[in-house]
Amino acid sequence: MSGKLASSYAAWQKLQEIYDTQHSSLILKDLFAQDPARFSKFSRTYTASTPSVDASSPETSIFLDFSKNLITEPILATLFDLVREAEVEKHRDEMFSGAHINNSEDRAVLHIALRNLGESQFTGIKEQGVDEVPAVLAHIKQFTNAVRSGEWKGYTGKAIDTIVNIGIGGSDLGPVMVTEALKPYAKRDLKAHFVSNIDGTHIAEVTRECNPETTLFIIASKTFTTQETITNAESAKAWFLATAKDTAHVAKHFVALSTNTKSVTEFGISKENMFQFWDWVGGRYSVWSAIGLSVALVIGYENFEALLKGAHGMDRHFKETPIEQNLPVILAVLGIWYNDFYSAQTHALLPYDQYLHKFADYFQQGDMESNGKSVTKKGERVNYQTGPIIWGASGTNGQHSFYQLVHQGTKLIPADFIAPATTHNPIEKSKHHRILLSNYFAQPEALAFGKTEEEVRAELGANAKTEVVKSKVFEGNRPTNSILVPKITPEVLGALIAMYEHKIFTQGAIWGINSFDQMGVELGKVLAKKILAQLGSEKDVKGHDSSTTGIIHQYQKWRKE
Ligand SMILES: O=P(O)(O)OC[C@H]1O[C@H](O)[C@H](O)[C@@H](O)[C@@H]1O
Repeated sequence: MSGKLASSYAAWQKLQEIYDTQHSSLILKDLFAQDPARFSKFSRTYTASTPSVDASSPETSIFLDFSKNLITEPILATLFDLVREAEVEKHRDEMFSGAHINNSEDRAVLHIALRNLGESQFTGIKEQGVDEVPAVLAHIKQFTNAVRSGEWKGYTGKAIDTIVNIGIGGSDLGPVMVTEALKPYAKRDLKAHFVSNIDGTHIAEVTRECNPETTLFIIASKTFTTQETITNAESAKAWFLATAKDTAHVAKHFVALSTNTKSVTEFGISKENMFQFWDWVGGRYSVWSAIGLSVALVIGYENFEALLKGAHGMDRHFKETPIEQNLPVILAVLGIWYNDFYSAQTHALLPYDQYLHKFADYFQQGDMESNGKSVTKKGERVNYQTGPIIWGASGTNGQHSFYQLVHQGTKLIPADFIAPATTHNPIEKSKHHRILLSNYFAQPEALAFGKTEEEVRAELGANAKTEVVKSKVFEGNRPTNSILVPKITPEVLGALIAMYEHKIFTQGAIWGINSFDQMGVELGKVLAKKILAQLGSEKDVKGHDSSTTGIIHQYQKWRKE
């Protein structure tokens, strides 16, 4: 455990000095003009050695162009010095070796072991459960094939045509994002729903579209104690039994994904219908585990395995590639440059691919729950910024909504533009895709180089009013990364997700924080339990501030039940 303050590193202090003395002269327009080789200096390609299962696009590659960042070679070199000084490679190797790097919970962090299919690389890991991974994958494969082929029957002998994943946080966002992203590989006659919110509206609306005879409920909860998930699961069971009557039929329609065998069996799901995982899989890193069952059901086991293999390729890249060539490390240090020296508060993820429309939502949890911490691993309050606010939407929708602020607002918003070269839907001879990609190329260009007052005047003519001219000026110099992949295949998606996971890891290691616990979600949960017990009558509402008491009283006046 290091847990050192990042600000104590010499490289950090040097970066501060560089920022203070140089930032006003770091102008992208000039940097590009001064160096014709800038693009080749500041771009990298990752390519996996094994071909994709999708024969139409066998290459698993990620191209990263980071030349439109406010950096020079010496700045990048100093950022890499910071990586060395913070001993990121040592921390990374500790993670891969199964050390308990999640120190507050005394746990290993081994989601990387879930995607290391059959290779010997991590066999030294002694952590309990790692050797059980192949058996769980075999269970997923056998179950997935049985349901998709129609061999698995519901209680009236009909095949399953609808699955409902009930889970929240990591037990929802990963399955939702990945099934959406890989929809082209989906079995279209198997409908998939995802219920997460405790709001009864969510389960009510979904069950309205389901037939109890042909619906399979997947109760996804690492702990199997999460209030939302257990309440929704109980309501789903009640809905099912209202028609099926006999509790013996539950076995055909409910399975569980969990680490908690005792609570699963108490709920009424037998051990054979439980898919195990382990406490060394963090919720936001669990789509690779049994939590991915809904993904495997939708896209088939072969494609699920391809997703895992794609992620494993990126794990090896992260583990084996020198930091100067290491994509997750490069993304991490660029993020730190803006977050900690330019005082950028947010980071936008902007996929130009409709299938990736949940990508930013997914990494809101992935990044913000991992690095939204303000004490180091040693318990010391940090004196710098840690995890950024992650947000975003798919292009081009965002352009017609929030890009105004990104282009001309007062805030610096570093952004990643992500796109596939080839679409799954080349309708109208790929006309749509060419238009989409022209926007993907144009936006970073506009953000970087802007439009000067002279250019606007030349366009509008000498009589243009000053205020109109000023309103049309784009200052530019807004940094972006452009990430291009051949196509969103299962392997490419696996590699993309793992790339961001390791970016988050690298940043957490530099900031000296524990990226693998989530204590910040607990307080609200505890207070909600206390309040739930007081909602019955006005006189029970005790022990709160006047605002909380007042709003509860107002609710009690208005409610009709
Ligand atoms: O899978 P579960 O145990 O039900 O947990 C679901 C989610 O809830 C928690 O509050 C955590 O913040 C998340 O990291 C987790 O993914």
